[in-house]
Amino acid sequence: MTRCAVFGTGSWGTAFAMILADAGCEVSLWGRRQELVDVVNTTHENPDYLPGVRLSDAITATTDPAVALAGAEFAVLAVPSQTLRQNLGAWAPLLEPGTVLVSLMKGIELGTAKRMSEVIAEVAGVGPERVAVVSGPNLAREIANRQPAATVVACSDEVVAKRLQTACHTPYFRPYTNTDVVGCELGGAVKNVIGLAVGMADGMGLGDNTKATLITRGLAETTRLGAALGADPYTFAGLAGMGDLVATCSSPLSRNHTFGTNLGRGMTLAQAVAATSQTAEGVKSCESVLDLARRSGVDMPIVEAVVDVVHNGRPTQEVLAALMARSAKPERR
Ligand SMILES: NC(=O)C1=CN([C@@H]2O[C@H](COP(=O)(O)OP(=O)(O)OC[C@H]3O[C@@H](n4cnc5c(N)ncnc54)[C@H](OP(=O)(O)O)[C@@H]3O)[C@@H](O)[C@H]2O)C=CC1
Ligand SMILES: O=C(CO)COP(=O)(O)O
Repeated sequence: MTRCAVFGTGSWGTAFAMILADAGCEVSLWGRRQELVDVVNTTHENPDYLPGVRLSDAITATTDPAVALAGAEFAVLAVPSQTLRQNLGAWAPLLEPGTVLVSLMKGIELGTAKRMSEVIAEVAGVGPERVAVVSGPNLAREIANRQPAATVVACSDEVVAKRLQTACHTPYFRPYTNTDVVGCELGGAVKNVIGLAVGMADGMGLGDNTKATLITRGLAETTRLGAALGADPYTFAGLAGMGDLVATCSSPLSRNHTFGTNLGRGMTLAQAVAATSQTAEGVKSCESVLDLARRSGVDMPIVEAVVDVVHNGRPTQEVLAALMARSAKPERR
C-alpha cells in the first residue's frame, strides 16, 4: 500500500488527504495543533476546516513530522506558501531517501520571488525528479463533497508524475500528468491575484464584461510571464491555467475572490484580513508575482493594479480607470 504524508490540516491538506485515502493510500496527516490532531483521530472529521465531512479510517493525524514521514512515498506540502521555507527546514532532515515532495501550494515566496518547487529543491536539497506539483480548479470544499473535478500533477520526470497520478486518482478526482512544472505553478499562483481583481470588480458592482476582460487579460499576462520563464504557453490554456482561473474567479468559495470582493465593497486591507479566516495566498503573492515579473522584464498591469489597491491603498475606482487609460495595444504582443 502506498504511504503518504500530508503536511497541513487546513482545507486543502485535509481534502487532499481524503483523496489519497479514497484512492487506496495510507495517509499520515501532520498538523501543528495537538488539539485538532486529537479531534481528527477520534472523530474522523476536521471541524475547523471541513465540518461535516467524514474522513476515511486510512487517515491518521499526528503532530510528529517523523511519524508522518516514516515510509512515505510522497510528502505532500499544504501549508501557507510564506511559511514553507521555515517549516520544510525542520522536516527535511527527517525525509527518507526517495520520498517525492509534492507541492499543493499556490504562492510565490516574498523576497526571493521563488516558486514553491524551487524553495523545496533548495531547502530539501533534492533533484527535480523528487519534486512534483498539483494544481488545477480544486476548491477544497467541493472536492471534500466528492464533486467531480480534474487537476494536473506535474513533475519534470514523467514516471514520477504517473506514480503520483495513480496515487490520487479517484472516481471524483481526475489527475492529468504534465512535465511543465513552471507553467503549472505560475498558473496557480497568478490566478489568485487575478481572482482578487475579479472579486474587486464584483464588489464594485461591475458586470460580466468587466470580469471576462480581467480574466482574459489576466490569463494573457500570466502566459507572458510563463513564456519568459520557460513555461509551455499551452499549459495556461489547460486546467492549471484557464481551468483554475475560471473556478477562482467565479466561485464565492474562493478565499481570494471573496477577499477582493470585500475590498471592492470598500473594506480596508485590515478589515478584509480580519474578515478572512483562511489563507488567501494572492494577498501576499501579488507582491512577489510583481517582483518576479519585474525581474523577468514582463509587463503585468493587472497584477500591478492589485498591488496598488492591496498594499498601496489606492482606491479601486482610480486603479481601474488607470488600467482602462493605458495606451491602445494589439491583443497579442
Ligand atoms: N483551499 C483550497 O481550496 C485550495 C488551496 N490551495 C493551496 O493550498 C495551500 C494551503 O491552503 P489551505 O489548506 O487552503 O489553507 P487553510 O487556510 O485552509 O489552512 C492553512 C493550514 O496551514 C496551517 N498553518 C498556518 N500557518 C502555519 C505555519 N506558520 N506553520 C505551519 N502550519 C501553518 C494551518 O494550521 P492552523 O489550523 O493550526 O492555523 C492550517 O492547517 C495554499 O497555498 C493554497 O493556495 C490549492 C488548491 C485549493
Ligand atoms: O486554488 C483554489 C482553487 O483551485 C482555491 O482558491 P482560493 O485559495 O482562492 O480559495
